[in-house]
Amino acid sequence: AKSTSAIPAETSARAQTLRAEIQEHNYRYYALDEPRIPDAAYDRLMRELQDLEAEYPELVTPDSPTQRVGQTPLSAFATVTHELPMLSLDNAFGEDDLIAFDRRVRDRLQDDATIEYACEPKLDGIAVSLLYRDGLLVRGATRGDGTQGEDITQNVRTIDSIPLKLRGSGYPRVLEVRGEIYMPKAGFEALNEKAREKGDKLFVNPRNAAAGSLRQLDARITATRPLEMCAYSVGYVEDGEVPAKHSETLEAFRDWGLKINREMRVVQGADACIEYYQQLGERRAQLDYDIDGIVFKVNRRDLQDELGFVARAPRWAIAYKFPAQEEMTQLLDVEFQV
Ligand SMILES: CC(C)(C)c1nc(N2CCN(c3ncccn3)CC2)c2cc(C(N)=O)c(N)nc2n1
Repeated sequence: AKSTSAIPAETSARAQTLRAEIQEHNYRYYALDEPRIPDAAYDRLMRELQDLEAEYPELVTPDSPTQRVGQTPLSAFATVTHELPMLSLDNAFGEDDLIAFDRRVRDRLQDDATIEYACEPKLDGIAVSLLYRDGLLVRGATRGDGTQGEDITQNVRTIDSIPLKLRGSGYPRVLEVRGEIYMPKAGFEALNEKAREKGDKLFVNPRNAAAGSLRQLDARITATRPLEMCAYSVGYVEDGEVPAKHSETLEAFRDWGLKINREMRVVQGADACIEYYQQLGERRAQLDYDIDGIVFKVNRRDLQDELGFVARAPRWAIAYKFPAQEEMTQLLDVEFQV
């Protein structure tokens, strides 16, 4: 192969500019939900970079947007041991459980002051861990049993809303981002329409479709599936800081190019949590993705640390699920599908 010195300086500079421009467009499109250029212009940038890298393979970098789809299927997934266990969530089954949760939090903190909560829709997908070293995505893993999961790095790299390189600066040298990979409703319908036409098996719901897409040993199949990821928590951190509040950490994630859910709100006290639950419950059918409830989290991380967790379920967070009417409908759909 030609030595790197054989690459004209302006070619190497052009490739670097293209990578930065494409990353910025991804940030606007996925993290800010506001694309700035039409798809055709975006595709032209990608094609120019692909042509440059085809002519000068030494130009390829691991974070290049052309390096998203692994060409070699795996024979099996390796096992990953999470640096910090991925916790589970207690459930609330009614407003009283939410009031009781808030009461327990305040009693345990021995402080009757109103607690600030972060409220997030509980996306109905697959929990994953993304590990970034010096801003580069080096590992993706499923939650698994909370202690160990499967290494699905090749598959998560195919998901456009997951940055291969964090944007900007100020992020810790080692940063673990936890989030939920899900399939939006429209993508799920389109996937099942294609499956019907090809006489393939149908997926029962978007969560199963996302799980099946992540379980592919051949990342080229995963790359064809309409998957997205929303970050929902920080995990292991080394050499750096994340903000003192959970909501501010999610905003930092957005600045670093990660997608967070736009419905996330910060509220004061249990009654405001119930209002949030009710208003989102009314809009559930209109959301672009399936949710099975709301996750309420004590927003200050120093209070989270003080509250800790019991048997891996944090004392500082609770999931409040909606009635399961949706699942039953889907089950009936499949059973009476002709
Ligand atoms: C950081 C904590 C532990 C509070 C936390 N844990 C979550 N989960 C744990 C249980 N999980 C789980 N998964 C499979 C089996 C058992 N538990 C699935 C993720 C969260 C899931 C979502 C979501 N889905 O949108 C979310 N917005 N925030 C979360 N926050």
